[in-house]
Amino acid sequence: MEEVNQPEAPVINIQDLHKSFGSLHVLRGVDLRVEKGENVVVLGRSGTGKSVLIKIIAGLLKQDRGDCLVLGQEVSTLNQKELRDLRMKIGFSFQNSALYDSMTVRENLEFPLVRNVANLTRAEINEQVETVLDAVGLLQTINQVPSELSGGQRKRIGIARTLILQPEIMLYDEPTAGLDPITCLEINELINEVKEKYHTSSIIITHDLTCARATGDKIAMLLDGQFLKQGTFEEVFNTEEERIKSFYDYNFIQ
Ligand SMILES: Nc1ncnc2c1ncn2[C@@H]1O[C@H](COP(=O)(O)OP(=O)(O)OP(=O)(O)O)[C@@H](O)[C@H]1O
Repeated sequence: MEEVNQPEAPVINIQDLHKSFGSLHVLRGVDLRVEKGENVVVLGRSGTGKSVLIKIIAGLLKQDRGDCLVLGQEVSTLNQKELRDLRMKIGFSFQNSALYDSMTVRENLEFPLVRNVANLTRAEINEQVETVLDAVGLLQTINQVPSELSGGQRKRIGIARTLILQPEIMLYDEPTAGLDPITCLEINELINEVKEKYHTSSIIITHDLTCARATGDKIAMLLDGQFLKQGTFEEVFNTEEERIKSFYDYNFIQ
């Protein structure tokens, strides 16, 4: 029989998504596809609904209308157990990496493993902690506590802590916020390395156009509750659309 190459289903497939809070219509028909192994950057001004979108993807909020399929499942219809299982496949990298200050880097990384994966031996835990720390280039910090690390290092450890559960999807919320320009470039590189090494599909929320250009296979520009334009960085910004031009002009790019 002739073999037919089926196109792979998108990892995230959002169609005509709407969400209001009272009279505030935040998401007004959002469409977004994230393909396997793709980094999608969501750009948009403050308050445009980027976090609301991420929360719907993670099942923390429910849409009023439209579809939000993650790994083939409509998130809004999942029960608590199904949601927990789905969230195990999603790594969240939030703005404040929220490491435990009283724990060493090793203990911070062991924590999600011990809590979520049953019957690991001490040797397996050590191996997984060391592998993921090596992947973010910080094996030497294993016995340090977060207060001894720089902001960029803490961000990397936060990403390592997420990677240790081997997520299929990574959600990065403002990964370069509050970091100096050189450290931002290092975090951009790390996001790309994570994609290569862990074969993750990612959504990266940012205002940082340097980050968007460096990490985004696809850029989606959220304006007035909809994605005004999606495409490569050049496709999105090579435009006469005033709202996109002014976003570009007001955001510093290196
Ligand atoms: N649970 C909620 N209840 C009521 N309003 C909400 C809720 N969550 C978000 N909003 C409103 O929705 C709008 C979009 O918020 P959101 O946090 O998604 O913005 P954002 O694009 O992530 O902004 P920023 O870049 O500043 O983080 C805001 O006006 C916010 O006040």
